Amino acid sequence: MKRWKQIRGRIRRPDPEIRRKALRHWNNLTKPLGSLGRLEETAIRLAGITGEVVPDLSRKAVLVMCGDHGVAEEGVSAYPQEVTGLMIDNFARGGAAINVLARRFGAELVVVDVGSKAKKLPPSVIDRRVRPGTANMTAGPAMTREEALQALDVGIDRVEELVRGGVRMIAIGEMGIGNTTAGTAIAAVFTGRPVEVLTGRGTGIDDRAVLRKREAIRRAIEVNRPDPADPIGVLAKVGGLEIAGMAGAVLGAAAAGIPVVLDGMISTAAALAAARLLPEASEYLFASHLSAEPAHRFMLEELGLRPLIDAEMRLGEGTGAVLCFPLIDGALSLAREMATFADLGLAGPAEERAQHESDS
Ligand SMILES: Cc1cc2ncn([C@H]3O[C@H](COP(=O)(O)O)[C@@H](O)[C@H]3O)c2cc1C
Ligand SMILES: O=C(O)c1cccnc1
Repeated sequence: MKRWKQIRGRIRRPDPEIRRKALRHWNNLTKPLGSLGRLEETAIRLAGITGEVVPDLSRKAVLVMCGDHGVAEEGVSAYPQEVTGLMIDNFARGGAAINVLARRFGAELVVVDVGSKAKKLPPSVIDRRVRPGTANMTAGPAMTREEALQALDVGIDRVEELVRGGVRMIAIGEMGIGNTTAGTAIAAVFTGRPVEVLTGRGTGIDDRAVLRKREAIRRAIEVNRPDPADPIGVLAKVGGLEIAGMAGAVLGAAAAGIPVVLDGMISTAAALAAARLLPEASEYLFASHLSAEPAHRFMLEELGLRPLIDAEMRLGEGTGAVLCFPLIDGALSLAREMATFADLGLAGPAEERAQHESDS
């Protein structure tokens, strides 16, 4: 049986009773009701997922999936395709943005090559190359269905391994020149929004390149006719190897019962494909930041997610996700360490309301 189908029956629903307990706990802390905004919502959702009112999520990892894109030959990126391989070396040397943030915020960094064209990989990078880059999706499918399934398995395997090693929360990120074109095509298929509205500047392309990029996305959709009801078909036709790998990571995390923090537009495209495949997985998703890529907000809306920050970032690699780790840690520390109204000898809002309800 296909790995993702085996996962289907294993995804637990978050525990509504623990969520209620967590909400009651937050309402009793010494602050105005709801005043910590989305930090409260995040912590309460994490309680439901982990089954603990205040979980310990100190063991974290960021999974960076890499792959090359045949569509890069359409002139849709501001950088040449070789940059994917150069950045893989950079990850191994510790000099990329994600290395810095992972070190700073205590996340284990795992780099997996799902299909770059790099000639030689550094030993610290996990080699799970399904094929050396996708085919140009404007002329036919980016990859076969079988290859998309293999890439999905790469993500599932990797998360299983991390969870076995004690990791309790993951972030997902990517590296692959041309992948904002693939991500935007996925967004167009799943949201039904026009390509003009969704297409952004990726690494920083000029107006003429934006026109080429829109045209490439339109052609890819016209030639391949991806069916939104068939998410694996969508990943194969207009996706990417690292995107399918991230979709697999989402499924693996949901199966293992651990939260997944999304990064920007590309990782959210992967998560949307995963959620269309197994809707139960969406309960495990957390948005970190709002990317400058226009397609991002529409996909977050589809997933019913609201990001913690809007810093106009457009980098990828998992940087926005890891940047939100300290916010999540902060929320959990508040839940763990703040005094309650009862500690001060006062009836808190929760008690007052309970009192009110029993009076009426
Ligand atoms: C040096 C460099 C480092 C990066 N790190 C992430 N990206 C990001 O940019 C790429 C997507 O943009 P586009 O679709 O325009 O090619 C992806 O590799 C993404 O992770 C990078 C891009 C570059 C150039
Ligand atoms: O939002 C993203 O994921 C993104 C945007 C630009 C470049 N790379 C990634």
